[in-house]
Amino acid sequence: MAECATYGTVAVLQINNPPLNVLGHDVRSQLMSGLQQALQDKAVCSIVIMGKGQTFTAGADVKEFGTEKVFWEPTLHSLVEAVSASTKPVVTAIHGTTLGGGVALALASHYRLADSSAKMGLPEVQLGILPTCGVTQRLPRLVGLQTAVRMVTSGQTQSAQQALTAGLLDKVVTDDLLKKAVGFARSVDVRGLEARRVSSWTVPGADRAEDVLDAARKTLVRRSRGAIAPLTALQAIQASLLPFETGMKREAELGRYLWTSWQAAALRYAFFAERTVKRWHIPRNKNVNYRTAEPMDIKSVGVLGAGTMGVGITISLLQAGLKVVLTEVNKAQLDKAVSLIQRSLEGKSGGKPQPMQLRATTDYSQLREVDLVIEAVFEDLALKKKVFQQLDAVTNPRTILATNTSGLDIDQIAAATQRPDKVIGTHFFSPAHVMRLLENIYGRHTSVETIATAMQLGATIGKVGVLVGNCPGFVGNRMKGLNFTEAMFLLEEGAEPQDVDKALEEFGFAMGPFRVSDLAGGDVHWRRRIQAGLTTEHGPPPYTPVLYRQGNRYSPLADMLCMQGRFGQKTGAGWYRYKSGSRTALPDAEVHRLIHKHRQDHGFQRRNISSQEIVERCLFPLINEGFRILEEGLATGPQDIDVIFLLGFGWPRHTGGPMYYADKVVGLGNLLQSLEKYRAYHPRSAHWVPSSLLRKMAAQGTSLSIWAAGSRL
Ligand SMILES: CCCCCCCCCCCCCC(=O)CC(=O)SCCNC(=O)CCNC(=O)[C@H](O)C(C)(C)COP(=O)(O)OP(=O)(O)OC[C@H]1O[C@@H](n2cnc3c(N)ncnc32)[C@H](O)[C@@H]1OP(=O)(O)O
Ligand SMILES: NC(=O)C1=CN([C@@H]2O[C@H](COP(=O)(O)OP(=O)(O)OC[C@H]3O[C@@H](n4cnc5c(N)ncnc54)[C@H](O)[C@@H]3O)[C@@H](O)[C@H]2O)C=CC1
Repeated sequence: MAECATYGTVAVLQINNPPLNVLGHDVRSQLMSGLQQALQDKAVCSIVIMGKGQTFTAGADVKEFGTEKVFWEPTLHSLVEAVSASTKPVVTAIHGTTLGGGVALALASHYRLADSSAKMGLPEVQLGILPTCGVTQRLPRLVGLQTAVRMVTSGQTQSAQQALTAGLLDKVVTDDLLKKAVGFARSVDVRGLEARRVSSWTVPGADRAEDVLDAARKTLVRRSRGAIAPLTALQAIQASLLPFETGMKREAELGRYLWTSWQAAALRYAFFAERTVKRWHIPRNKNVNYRTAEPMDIKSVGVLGAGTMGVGITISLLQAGLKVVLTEVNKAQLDKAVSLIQRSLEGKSGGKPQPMQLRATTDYSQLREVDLVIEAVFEDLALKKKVFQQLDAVTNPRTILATNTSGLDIDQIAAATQRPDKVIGTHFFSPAHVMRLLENIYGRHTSVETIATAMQLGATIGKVGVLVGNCPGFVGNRMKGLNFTEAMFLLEEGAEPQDVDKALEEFGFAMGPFRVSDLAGGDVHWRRRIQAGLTTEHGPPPYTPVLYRQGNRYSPLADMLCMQGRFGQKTGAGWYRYKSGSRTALPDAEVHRLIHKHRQDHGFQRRNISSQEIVERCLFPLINEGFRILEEGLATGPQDIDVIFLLGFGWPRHTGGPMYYADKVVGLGNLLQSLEKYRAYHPRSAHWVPSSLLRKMAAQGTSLSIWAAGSRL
């Protein structure tokens, strides 16, 4: 856990708690007793604290956070204060990714040394808590307010060189950290100790503090969108302008406030959910799971279709060092794609991809030897089936064939091949080289090896793979579609597009549904509705009621905009209008007139709709659908759905995701009551009928977390 050794007059305390040396209770106890021994040992003049293995320490043990263990003495706070109060100089020697409590220990030490592998960061606000243990008070004294604000409120890491420049480190060494740290510790002098205590320093540039804090506050109010931790952290940093002891008291008060907040619990859940989804199984056959599967080794990938998604997918693969054969029917499109890919990679790595890593071709036969193909041609089932037949003929029989369809039937696509066991959906999210989600969809015949390979591929390219079953729209799009449907009903009943967007942006989404639609292009979903027979290019299909299609209430408003060529940003007008070259959404009188006329034509009585109703009506049907998905065994557990929404749809992380939000914030009983209430008002929308799983859980007074604990392997 923590090992103590002496090198002449230097005591070395080494954390040894693989893989990440987190500071659980055992480690803290051993570090504390090592420190006390070193202080008592007359032969010891100085002390080094460092870590064994891949990092100094990734900080506090987050698994302790929901338990009493975090308060067991020595707490992290007591340990940090003991280091700060040490009567012998303490040198922290840092390597690898050093986070949270690791930085707190370093700040309390008298000297900070690192090797070039070191990265230092304060991810606490991402867990909804405050960097405590004096971090918010010592850091500004050491690096100034501006850098402290940036580090604490963003959670971003600093490289060793950046930390050295900022003043966070005293020295960066090239190799043999232990030897260099011991040498350094031998050279330091106990007489200078008082002056090395950061707590005795004042914050540099305190005269400009107000400007810095005001600017930071404005940015954070805009960016944090309802998350309370970043702004609370800013208040704690502001307290560093007070005497140290007063600032520490303020830090503790604010720390307590965040520690007990529901957002901290939600963010902690999100942290572990992203890791839990790796441990997948198929709900209807638990024997098919991450333990029973051996992934294939993937070194080369074919990408078919060099459009928006093909380009992003290729960039992700190349960045991970895989060989890519990019295949496209349209030569001009292929050339454009290659130049986009090169520009994107140049921007990141300062160099073009190696010619052998990217081969661009219009010839399918070049796909003969790749290990896996990802198809990203137009969303058209007939085309996809044809393409899979061709791929089946041209590729090696062991090659896995994956489709990036956003919702078509995997089984029908697989049936076009002689190898349905090797067919899987790998659904990337746009922009594919940025978004961290990979929704992997198994079909009826997909083998366990194919599933394991797709999940492994996600990890290789730095994405979080979530395994789901096959149904129209899969998990993400199936649930998300309901949000837009209800948003349009709200327009019919009295809201304006900007009211709906504002309410959901205040809830925490970066963009409301109408702004998202304008960004993505309204024509994409319009084409899907046409294909699904819900509408035609000229209006409702013959003999179809305007407000009722395929057994459900229907709003034609989006179709009406598309029929006018209003596809969103790309046509300068959609739900909003856009000045040439601008992405700023401006309310548009023409849209308001169109909605107003539609209301009059169909007898809607306009009423004021509260933000609360907007949020509930846009989100609750989607959550209800999540319960249906769990009931149908299409997701391994609620974490999988939450991760899909957190990483694929910009669901506000501080609420934990739709299923967590329903379970822990809204409450299942309240959710059920709301669904029943809206169902009474809107009987023609099937999405208000509560799922039987939700009914059952609400009746039993149980929670999704308990249900999930029982269902997970
Ligand atoms: C009522 C009174 C209230 C009083 C209030 C007083 C408050 C009490 C004070 C408590 C102390 C507070 C101080 C504090 O919180 C300071 C901190 O240190 S907070 C923690 C900061 N650290 C992090 O957030 C680290 C998060 N981890 C990561 O970002 C990545 O794991 C990392 C970049 C380090 C490595 O990434 P990678 O190599 O990709 O590995 P994995 O992410 O897959 O992780 C591997 C494995 O390890 C688990 N794990 C990672 N970090 C932690 C951690 N800090 N604690 C516990 N476990 C961790 C991770 O879950 C993986 O395990 P699996 O089993 O696979 O899930
Ligand atoms: N655009 C998005 O936001 C997302 C799209 N998807 C899905 O990804 C797939 C591709 O979508 P986009 O990239 O947006 O489409 P796109 O229209 O930008 O690109 C499709 C490309 O496929 C090429 N193509 C068509 N037939 C081909 C064939 N037989 N062989 C080789 N190339 C062929 C076209 O020339 C075009 O370049 C679709 O299934 C879509 O539903 C999935 C997630 C998000």
